[in-house]
Amino acid sequence: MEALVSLRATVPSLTHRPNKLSVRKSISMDLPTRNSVSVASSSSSSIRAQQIESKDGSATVAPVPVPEEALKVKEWEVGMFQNEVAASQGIRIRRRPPTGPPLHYVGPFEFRLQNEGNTPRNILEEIIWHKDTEVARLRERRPLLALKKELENAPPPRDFIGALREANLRTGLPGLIAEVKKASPSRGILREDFNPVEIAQSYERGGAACLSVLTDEKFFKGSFENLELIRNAGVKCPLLCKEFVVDAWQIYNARAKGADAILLIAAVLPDLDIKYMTKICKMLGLATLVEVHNEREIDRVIEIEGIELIGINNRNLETFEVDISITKRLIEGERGQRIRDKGIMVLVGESIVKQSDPGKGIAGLFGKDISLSPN
Ligand SMILES: O=C(O)c1ccccc1NCC(=O)[C@H](O)[C@H](O)COP(=O)(O)O
Repeated sequence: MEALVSLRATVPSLTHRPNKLSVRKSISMDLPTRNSVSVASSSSSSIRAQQIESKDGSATVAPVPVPEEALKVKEWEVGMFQNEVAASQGIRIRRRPPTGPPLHYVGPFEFRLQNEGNTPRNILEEIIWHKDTEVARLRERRPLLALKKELENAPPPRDFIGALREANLRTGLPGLIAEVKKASPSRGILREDFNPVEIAQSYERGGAACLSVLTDEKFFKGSFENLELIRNAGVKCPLLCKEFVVDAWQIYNARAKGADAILLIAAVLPDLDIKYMTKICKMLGLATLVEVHNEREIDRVIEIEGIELIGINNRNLETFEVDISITKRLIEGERGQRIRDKGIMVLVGESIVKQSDPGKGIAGLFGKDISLSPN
């Protein structure tokens, strides 16, 4: 049992953090009948090693079955611990509870009752819960080992941070990350005639340093296919994979598809996950953009070793409210100095992607033409 705990506890991002309320409930109501979520093997018991001493005194290791129920309880304990760690860091976004809403039967009908513990509280939480299930499904189809093999054929990573710096030196303006985004939960469809490659090429002509490509299908109508199409079309701007990362598997996947950088959201990921994922990114040659929204998140992220890029999102992802004074507030003073030292860049989506010529939208944004060959 100890071995299982340490395995899950030392690989935090690969596990979920079940919600306290619903898990408490499921321990009393559901545990005895539910299938195990992810720790246990498909059989009704799992295996752990037991040391057996033979007559001649030599020791051998033999497998002994661990009851599935014990594994569920262990998973619950680890989940509780991870929830508490996240909450202690001010993270309000909960992870999807391992069990769905409890089942109730009335005559021949089956009901799942919704309650605070098993219903997402806001859109970001809904996206994250959806990702938890989506990634679990994708991982089953393409396990990490297979994905690692695919990396051998991936196009080489390009210097995302270098491209931002170069653009800044060339224009004297913050490097621009222009977003290739068809839709968003707050705004709905942004562009009906959405051609990701044409938009990317237009941004490149307009002087964008890098591009951010939405890959989430359900909420943003994006895809990894878009990312691959843009990369394979020969667009030189390095590409940020704009995803909702909950699991290190997604980082390998993004790299396999040709991404040069990936987004990590401080409102979702505890410090240890950010640190661990940043290390994986470095190993794979990806840059990490860590997105923050308030002082608490900035203070956490600044202290994490190896963070090179911090993005300030002026949109509250729980309420959708946009308030540009957030950036102003966060880059002021001593705290702001530490961010300014890392260089300033801007990530813009809606206002330029909606223009008939998105590349020309960049000139409008900066009030001057910053394309590589201005006329
Ligand atoms: O934009 C949303 O509705 C949204 C909802 C929930 C999570 C994330 C969301 N947006 C992602 C972004 O943060 C934006 O794509 C990015 O900041 C660019 O914003 P904009 O320039 O306003 O398009």
